[in-house]
Amino acid sequence: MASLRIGFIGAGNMAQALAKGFISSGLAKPQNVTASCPPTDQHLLQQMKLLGCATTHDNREVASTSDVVVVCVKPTIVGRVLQELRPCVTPDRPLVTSVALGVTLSSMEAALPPEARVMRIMPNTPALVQHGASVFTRGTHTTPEDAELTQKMLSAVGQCDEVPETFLDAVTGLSGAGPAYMYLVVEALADGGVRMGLPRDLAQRLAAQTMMGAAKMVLSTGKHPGQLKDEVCSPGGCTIQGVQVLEDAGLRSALISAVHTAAAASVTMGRKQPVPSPPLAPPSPTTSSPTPPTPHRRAPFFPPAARPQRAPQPFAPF
Ligand SMILES: NC(=O)C1=CN([C@@H]2O[C@H](COP(=O)(O)OP(=O)(O)OC[C@H]3O[C@@H](n4cnc5c(N)ncnc54)[C@H](O)[C@@H]3O)[C@@H](O)[C@H]2O)C=CC1
Ligand SMILES: O=C(O)[C@@H]1CCC=N1
Repeated sequence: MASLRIGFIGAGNMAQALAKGFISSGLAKPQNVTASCPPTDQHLLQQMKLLGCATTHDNREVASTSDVVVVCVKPTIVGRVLQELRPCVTPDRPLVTSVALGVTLSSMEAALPPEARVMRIMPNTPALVQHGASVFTRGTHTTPEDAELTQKMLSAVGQCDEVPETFLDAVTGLSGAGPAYMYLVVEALADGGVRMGLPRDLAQRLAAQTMMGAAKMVLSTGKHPGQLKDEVCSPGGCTIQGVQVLEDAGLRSALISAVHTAAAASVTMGRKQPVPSPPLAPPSPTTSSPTPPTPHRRAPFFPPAARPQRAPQPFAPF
């Protein structure tokens, strides 16, 4: 497995988290990892170089030298990047995976040659410390070996589940975005400790370890979180008073709404594909009147037949 050649298109936060996680878990050797991004983001490639990875500004070079490509660019440019990779992708190799929120398998497959092997992944940044939470969905032409490989790669950096594609937006709103919600909680708990006179460093470590310990209790004991909460709330004690404050503030409802809103955003953001500019329409030969130039009209990036079949807004707006 360490001989696996992994290529990252994009070298930002998610690419770096996965690259560091893959290397530190032993899944990949640094010299077998390549990353590309535009020259304007050279500083990101420097980070990849520090890991020992090869770097380039040529996305096609990444595709040509990798067994698995991980597309780690913003959803709006995935289509353009896949068009660029198209000449380097065959049914044999590479396996093309994308972590982009909301970008469907059907749109990826439509941008690549027929029978290209495609996977859609939703990881999260704690993959960097091998505590990621990832899911993946296989495309039409993937093999059982591709699914096994994807499972192995993502399991090397945390937990991984294969899910139907219809789950992907919800997963994005929950575990894709979730670390940010948890950092808010850790920061605020630490603020509470500081408010009560604790040194910042101690307060932050107590808050983070408490979050990690509580998460491990849920995963290891298999108990319902409500039961675990009850075990902390001594009758008439202080915890239930703190819990009441959080209930009054609507903590649960706020978290449910956060997942809902982020999942809905994943649907809309991922389906918005930018479009290449077609050439301006030639002037009509029948007229010489000084009419204004034809507006610069944009054509859909994907052919209509390749558009996702699903309604773009399965989530009720607030
Ligand atoms: N940041 C996160 O926690 C997560 C991000 N994702 C997904 O990962 C993708 C990337 O997100 P981030 O890493 O946060 O963004 P980022 O802004 O940190 O990185 C984007 C990268 O794309 C590169 N890029 C831009 N145009 C390019 C091109 N034409 N060719 C090659 N590279 C190009 C940029 O130079 C940069 O390295 C997004 O689609 C996002 O939905 C998914 C799960 C979690
Ligand atoms: O905020 C974002 O768009 C990305 C996707 C999930 C986490 N970060």
